[in-house]
Amino acid sequence: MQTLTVSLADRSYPIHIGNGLLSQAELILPHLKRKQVAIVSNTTVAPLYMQALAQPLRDAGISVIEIILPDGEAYKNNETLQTIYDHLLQNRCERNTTLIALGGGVIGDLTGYAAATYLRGVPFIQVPTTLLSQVDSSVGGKTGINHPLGKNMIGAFYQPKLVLADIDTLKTLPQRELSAGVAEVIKYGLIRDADFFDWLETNMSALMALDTAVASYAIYRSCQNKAEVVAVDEHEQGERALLNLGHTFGHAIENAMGYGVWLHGEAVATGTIMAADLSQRMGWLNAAEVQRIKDIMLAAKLPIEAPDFGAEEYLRLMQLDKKVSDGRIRLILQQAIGKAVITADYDADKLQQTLSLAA
Ligand SMILES: NC(=O)c1ccc[n+]([C@@H]2O[C@H](COP(=O)([O-])OP(=O)(O)OC[C@H]3O[C@@H](n4cnc5c(N)ncnc54)[C@H](O)[C@@H]3O)[C@@H](O)[C@H]2O)c1
Ligand SMILES: O=C(O)C(=O)C[C@@H](O)[C@H](O)[C@H](O)COP(=O)(O)O
Ligand SMILES: [Zn+2]
Repeated sequence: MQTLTVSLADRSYPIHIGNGLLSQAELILPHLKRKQVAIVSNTTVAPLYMQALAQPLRDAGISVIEIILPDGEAYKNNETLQTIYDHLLQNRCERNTTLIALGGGVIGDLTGYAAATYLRGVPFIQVPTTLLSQVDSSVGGKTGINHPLGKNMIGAFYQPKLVLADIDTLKTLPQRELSAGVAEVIKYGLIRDADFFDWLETNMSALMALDTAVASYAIYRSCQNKAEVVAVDEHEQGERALLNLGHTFGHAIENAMGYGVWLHGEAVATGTIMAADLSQRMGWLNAAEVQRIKDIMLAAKLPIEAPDFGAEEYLRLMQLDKKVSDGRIRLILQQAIGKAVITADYDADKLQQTLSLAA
């Protein structure tokens, strides 16, 4: 097992990465304030992993409530959140009851937001079971739900007490979901870690085959990058916005297509290509660099062609991004592979060309 720390003063917490961690109750017990937990999962993940997590906790004398939600991005909403609150209230969960998110980013974001708001805040633990959630969503404390008008529009920054990433759970993950996770892995290379990008180019087929050493390293290095960014800018006042590479475009795609039609990682991959396209139009990336970005996405079996629903519709949806400031869309663009910036200083006509999917 390898351990990283997200350094946030008295809210610092460990990220444990390794094999067979799910059943190691001793990793969880020190973080519990009370002998009661509520594990939140979904109808896909619970049959696979609920008992592996819950039974050792029960054996250690912990009372475990199981909350099983419907599966899918379409359920990352207010109604599902109410279902979590209903279960917590019906089971008389208290301030010191710990919520445990067992699943991918949807379960993690929902559970984290429920934890941030139930009784004005209860502890929570992330047990991510997708590649995407192990490398990104379980770390850093962004929690929330979608609104019909925009992605993740309601939420809170609320840090977990612990992240437990059991690599073995990835063995049951469908390939499409694995690819979606790789999109966020590639992101770290593009925004701040050129050596990691080079390494990913070399090791992509091994990562896609879930070679243990390669997957462990990719998850560790991704979490290391994210932990460093979050430690210096927890509330996204500056550098943290770089983690949003491809997301202003990507969230527009997710919303326009209907939540869940495009996976988040797929939309991020295509959004990253759109950001690269605009960066090239701005003269910041050259054609060879853009080609490298396209090639690595293709090697990860990710889409790179944006859906064409018109530049005006893209712009309308992108106006609802959380980075919008004084009505101006701020974008994450590339100055090189390994160097991204947040900027409102792009040419509006060139953005229009990118959104029109012009050659
Ligand atoms: N909070 C953050 O910082 C952050 C970061 C990135 C993404 N997100 C959010 O995360 C969500 C995407 O997360 P995701 O890609 O994990 O999607 P997801 O949570 O929908 O999980 C993907 C699918 O895989 C299934 N699954 C999960 N673990 C499995 C396993 N081990 N074996 C088999 N099936 C499994 C799920 O039930 C689901 O059907 C989006 O809502 C996105 O906005 C949040
Ligand atoms: O942790 C962050 O910061 C991120 O931006 C990570 C993203 O991968 C993630 O999709 C996040 O939920 C997007 O944040 P949002 O603020 O644009 O909703
Ligand atoms: Zn993301």
